Amino acid sequence: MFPWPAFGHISPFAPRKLVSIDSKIRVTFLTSAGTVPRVEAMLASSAKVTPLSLPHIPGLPSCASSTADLTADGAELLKLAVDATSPSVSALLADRPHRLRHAVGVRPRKASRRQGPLLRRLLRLLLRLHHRPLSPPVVRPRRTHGGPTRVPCHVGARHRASSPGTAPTSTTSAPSTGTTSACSSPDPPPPRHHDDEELDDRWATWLSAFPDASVIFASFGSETFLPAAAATELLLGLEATRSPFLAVLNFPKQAAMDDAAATELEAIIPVGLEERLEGRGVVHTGWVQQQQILRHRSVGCFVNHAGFSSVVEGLVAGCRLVMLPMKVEQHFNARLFARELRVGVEVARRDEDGWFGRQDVRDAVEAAVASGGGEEDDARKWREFFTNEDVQSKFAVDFVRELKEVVKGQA
Ligand SMILES: O=c1ccn([C@@H]2O[C@H](COP(=O)(O)OP(=O)(O)O[C@H]3O[C@H](CO)[C@@H](O)[C@H](O)[C@H]3O)[C@@H](O)[C@H]2O)c(=O)[nH]1
Repeated sequence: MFPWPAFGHISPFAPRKLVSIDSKIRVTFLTSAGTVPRVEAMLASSAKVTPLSLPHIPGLPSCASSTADLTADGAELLKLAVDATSPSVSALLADRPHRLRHAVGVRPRKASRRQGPLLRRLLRLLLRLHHRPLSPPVVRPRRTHGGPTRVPCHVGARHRASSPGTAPTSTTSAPSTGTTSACSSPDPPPPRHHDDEELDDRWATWLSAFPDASVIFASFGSETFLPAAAATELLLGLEATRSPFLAVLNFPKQAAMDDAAATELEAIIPVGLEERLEGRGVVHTGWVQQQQILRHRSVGCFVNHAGFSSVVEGLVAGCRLVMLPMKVEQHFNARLFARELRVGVEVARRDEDGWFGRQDVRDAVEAAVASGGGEEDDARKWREFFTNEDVQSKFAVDFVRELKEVVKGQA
């Protein structure tokens, strides 16, 4: 497995699911050297973590190992560095009997009769949004590591025929491009267990002071940073809802800028806001336990950037979703979940320049909180789909079987 070095991309990988299916499966997880301790902690021994040294790229800070360390421009340089690891990755793969690489792909025909219609609908919508044909049922990975093509799959395998242009020998219906993709599934948060990490006292105490489903939680993932003016409009919009809120706003971390976040936060908080809120709203910078917060009984609405994991986590936790996409496929995700699947509301933006104001944020939150009837039914249906253990384990079992077919085809 070789995900793009952004924690929002790394965290959905599910080696645990795979190794639990077949004890003979060994997962090697490639990641930039600087992320190894955090990745090892996340994977909890389900995979062997292999560090990759990022080659020097002019302009890329030497301490940068993931997008969390960088601005958007820096992340572009990180793509060059990840692409330049190609010789090291080739050397690692040369040691392996079979060449399997991570990619993303979809196999709509693999769904069971019961899950088929739902899954097919989701896949069709995603493919349509990406202007890709449904047949052959394969989405090819992008050449660079600029993030995966947006499909609802976080684990996959690509088989490359041994000589370029040779058709793969896999028994699966591979297209003439020489690429075979297998689909696992999204990796939604597991049901809550009694030994799950507890929410920090600080947030548990603050949240517990409010009635059920009354708090708005706003958070924008691991690598999406709102420009100052947008952050200010967001905060004023949240204030205008008159609901309690916890807003997490982060800033790109750069070498020698560690103290800057607090200063940046001060600059975007409108004058007088904190006094007006009197404790009803909190603005925080830094990592929080998103899943635990979403599951807290007092959190009812989740304003997010339409990062795929965030949307699924919010949906599974039963929160009303308000999406404020900022970049790349977040715009597709927001349209898919808000307009097509009707499980959330996207903040309206001005046509000419994409600007949104405080009233747009307020209106979207109010619309999401007020939604009910058919929209609530749709949300419930998708929640059931994402949390159905039979569906999830079938994805993983099928995925492993397809990997084996690819390997057999190569032998
Ligand atoms: O303070 C935080 C911030 C994030 N998270 C977790 O981090 C993950 C974030 O994932 P996601 O919502 O997918 O956001 P990003 O990390 O920002 O997502 C990147 O990766 C996604 C694909 O996984 C894309 O959809 C986005 O465009 C891209 O920015 C989720 O599991 C969150 O629970 C926390 O636990 N605490």
